[in-house]
Amino acid sequence: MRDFLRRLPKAELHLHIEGSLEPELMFSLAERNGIALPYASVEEVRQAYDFTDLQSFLDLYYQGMSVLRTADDFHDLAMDYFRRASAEGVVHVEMHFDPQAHLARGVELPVVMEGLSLARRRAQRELGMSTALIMAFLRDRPAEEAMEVMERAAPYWEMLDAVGLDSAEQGNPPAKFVEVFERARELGIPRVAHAGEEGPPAYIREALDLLDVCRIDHGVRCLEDPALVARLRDEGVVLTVCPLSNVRLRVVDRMADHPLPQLLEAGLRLTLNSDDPAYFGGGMLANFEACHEAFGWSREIFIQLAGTAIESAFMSDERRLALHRELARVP
Ligand code: HPA
Ligand SMILES: [Zn+2]
Repeated sequence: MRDFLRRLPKAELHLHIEGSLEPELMFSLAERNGIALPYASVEEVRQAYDFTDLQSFLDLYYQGMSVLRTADDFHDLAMDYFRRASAEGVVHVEMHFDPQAHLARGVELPVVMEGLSLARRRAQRELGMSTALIMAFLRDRPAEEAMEVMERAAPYWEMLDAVGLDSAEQGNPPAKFVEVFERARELGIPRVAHAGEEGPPAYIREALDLLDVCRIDHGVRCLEDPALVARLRDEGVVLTVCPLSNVRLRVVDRMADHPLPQLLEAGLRLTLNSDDPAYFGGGMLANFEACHEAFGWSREIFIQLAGTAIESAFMSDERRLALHRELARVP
């Protein structure tokens, strides 16, 4: 099964590129930039990754990314991930990035965009991997700041496949970001949002009704609201589910308790994703394998999930067709 899951052409729709920063690269970038880390070794970093909830993770996530300073750093970060993902049979990656987290440290948008753009071109050329870019707003920061970033990103609007909404969910409902998402809609930029990870089902409804999103990131708490589940099914809304993330952030206690089987049973359109692979114990393949181990899913189910990801990805019709063909022929 492991070999089959590796061969499966996988599209990843929910990845935070800053969350792909492995401790080894964190140390080498810290050294290159003369930055002191509060850890003595790579092992010590990994030991610190013992999270109790989303906030306890976010604290280390924002601290970890402090080593990213130059365009080269962002390029190396993304290429490092694209190479690992490609070796796991990932053929398409949609990466969220958090401009506000970098601006707050004095790292300007052109630096981030230059590094990520270069890495995307190399991924296409050297790995045959397609990629998409999702500019995320930090929901625990003021909405006015998100709007400022939206406008500052004007030179890059053409390069954005979508805008997203991430960071601390509780107490920061989608309603807070109506104006900035409306601005994105005016500009013709698609929208996605994290909702129903730690936050209530009402946040999923708000993301659909007020932000007009085309996908929900996480969304697992929809099960608490049967009418919402029926709506998600009827409207064919895609959820980008991140099983190992949910275990590590204690959204669920263990993989065996993960609601993926119920979500599937309810007829929802689901995809599997890694979220922050360096922090949550593995990339796409590890997430697929964890589902196989916990739920004993057949090849057909994995083919269905991989197909949903290809259907709902931001990619050209030509690329979509090619990947659907590849999926139909997987040995
Ligand atoms: O899993 C996540 N949830 C919310 N915000 C995030 N930012 C990075 N990862 C996450
Ligand atoms: Zn996420």
